[in-house]
Amino acid sequence: MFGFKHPKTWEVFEIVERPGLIIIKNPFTSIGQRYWTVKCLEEYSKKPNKTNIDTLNLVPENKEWWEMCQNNNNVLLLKKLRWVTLGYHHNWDTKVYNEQDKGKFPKDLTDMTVFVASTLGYTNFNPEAAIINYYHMDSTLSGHTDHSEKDLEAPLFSFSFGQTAIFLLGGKSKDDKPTPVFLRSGDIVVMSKESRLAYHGVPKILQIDSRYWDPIDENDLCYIGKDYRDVVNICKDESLWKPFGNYLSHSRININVRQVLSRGQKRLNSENAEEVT
Ligand SMILES: O=C(O)CCC(=O)C(=O)O
Ligand SMILES: [Fe+2]
Repeated sequence: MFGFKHPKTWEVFEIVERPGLIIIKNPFTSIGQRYWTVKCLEEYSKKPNKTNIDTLNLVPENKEWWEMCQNNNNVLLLKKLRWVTLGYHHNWDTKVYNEQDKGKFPKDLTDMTVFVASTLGYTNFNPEAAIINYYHMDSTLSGHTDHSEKDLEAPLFSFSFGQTAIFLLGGKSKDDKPTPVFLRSGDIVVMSKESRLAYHGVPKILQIDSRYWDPIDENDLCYIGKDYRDVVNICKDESLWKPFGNYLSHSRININVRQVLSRGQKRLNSENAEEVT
């Protein structure tokens, strides 16, 4: 699969005191890390995907956020983007998904998540919603549970790039003492079983010296499928990659992928998000 080291070499851990919390230590190649970074910054941030800056009127109708930041070296605008939603849009107020509030789910992100899921034995996982979180060095994410999805048996997959996060995962109650885990660039978290509905959050981002997305290994550039080529051409050209690398050196990107519908379910009922099978 494009962007990954061979699954035989993956280091997969389950945290003993938090059953169902699975960590895969950076299974990505450098080019893979660069690819997802470019996609999150340049492409997934585009209209009609939803972002937190949509209502701020900072980006004119005929412009895009990343392009505007690059053209004027606009650091203030760069720091404004905090999240993008894809597929079934996460409703931050009601926390209820709605059949009428849904965009296209990117094929490459589907293929990548399905590959990771099936490698771990989850052969029926369907990516249907994603939140991309953009963190700066002073950003935090407060403790919460992700319980809006219909199929809570399906795990949640979370991919991290850039600076390191301290990730806390507790239990079903806010009173349970959470377990801290470092999430470094390329690490994948799978929240399954008892940990699927556990409280979790990100209290701190840590500055790191390592650049996990460097250097590019020429061997990883053979046999790139045509869907990936355009973005890979950006990733392998150091001058085109530079603004993306600069972003990663003082930010963290997290892609949080969920299955919304139960197995066999085709869509949500529009009024109350009750299931229609
Ligand atoms: O940034 C992270 O690692 C976690 C993000 C998260 O929990 C969420 O988007 O629901
Ligand atoms: Fe979450």
